[in-house]
Amino acid sequence: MLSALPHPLASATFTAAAAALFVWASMSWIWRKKLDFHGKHRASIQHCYVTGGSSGLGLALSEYLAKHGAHVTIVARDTKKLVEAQARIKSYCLSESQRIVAISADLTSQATSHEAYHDAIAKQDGQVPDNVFLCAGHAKPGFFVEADEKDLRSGLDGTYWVSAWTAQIATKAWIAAGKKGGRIVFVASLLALTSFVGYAGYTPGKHALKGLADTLRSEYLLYDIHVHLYLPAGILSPNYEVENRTKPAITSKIEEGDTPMTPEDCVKCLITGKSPPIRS
Ligand SMILES: NC(=O)C1=CN([C@@H]2O[C@H](COP(=O)(O)OP(=O)(O)OC[C@H]3O[C@@H](n4cnc5c(N)ncnc54)[C@H](OP(=O)(O)O)[C@@H]3O)[C@@H](O)[C@H]2O)C=CC1
Ligand SMILES: CCCCCCCCCCCCCCCC(=O)[C@@H](N)CO
Repeated sequence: MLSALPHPLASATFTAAAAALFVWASMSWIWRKKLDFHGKHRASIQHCYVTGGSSGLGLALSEYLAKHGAHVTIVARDTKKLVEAQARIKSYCLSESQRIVAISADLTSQATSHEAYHDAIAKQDGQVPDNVFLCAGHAKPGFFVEADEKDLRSGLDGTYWVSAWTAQIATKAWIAAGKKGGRIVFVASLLALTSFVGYAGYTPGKHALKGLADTLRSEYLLYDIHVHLYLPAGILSPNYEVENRTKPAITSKIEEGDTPMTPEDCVKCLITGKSPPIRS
């Protein structure tokens, strides 16, 4: 009657498939969880740390947070853009008591990310961030065979390390402060799930970000830290205009299937966890 027994491989495969389905189902629910800014999570008492807050998605998000009464810190490299963004974000504040801080830093290294984060805490009257939004990112589409070492290294730095260091530093600060309930929102891209011609310098780092977010979803149960991952398609940001100038024609052709969204509409999706309506 040996043949009636389940084949060990079939059984292992079934268990693995069931486990994978369970993990996938729970994750897709988790990723879609609304970022609650009410009740005990009232934005008005929160410090939101937004990397890439001087432009595009990060700027629109910072404006949204200011409108909801949060203290906001934005971090990016270009000081001129930071100053302009800071003024815009301030114009959306509900009250004079809201602190809008701008910090110039290149977040691709651990040391500069650490300095920026702790500078933010000092400038926000010692208030450790409650939410960390990792919007900073960089894309320079092109063909893999034509990319030089600098392009590929800055591709990975500008998509993976630009967020990974801050995630680690924020976590250490929460643990040191004994703070629970902190939130990290990684901004990846649809290209964290798939890819196509033209994105060899960009996609590997976005896939890595998804891998990190999935890992931290599990690891951070230890600390009661919430991890979210946002996967937008095209965003009508300043960078979108810039990358389109050098985008291979074949890449643009494939992207004709996508209707890019305004940064403001993307913020609604990021906050509510809802996908945009399907447009034909
Ligand atoms: N636009 C799109 O179509 C899509 C974008 N995304 C992702 O969404 C996020 C926002 O993109 P988008 O709004 O288009 O981008 P923008 O180029 O408009 O803004 C990017 C922001 O990140 C900052 N930044 C970039 N590199 C660094 C760095 N090394 N250190 C610190 N700050 C940095 C920029 O400022 P500065 O240059 O002064 O440092 C700027 O504030 C990115 O992660 C991007 O990959 C995902 C899907 C589609
Ligand atoms: C073999 C698989 C083919 C899949 C085709 C899908 C249809 C095209 C949708 C493309 C949308 C753009 C994604 C975000 C781009 C991005 O993250 C950068 N532009 C960042 O700046």
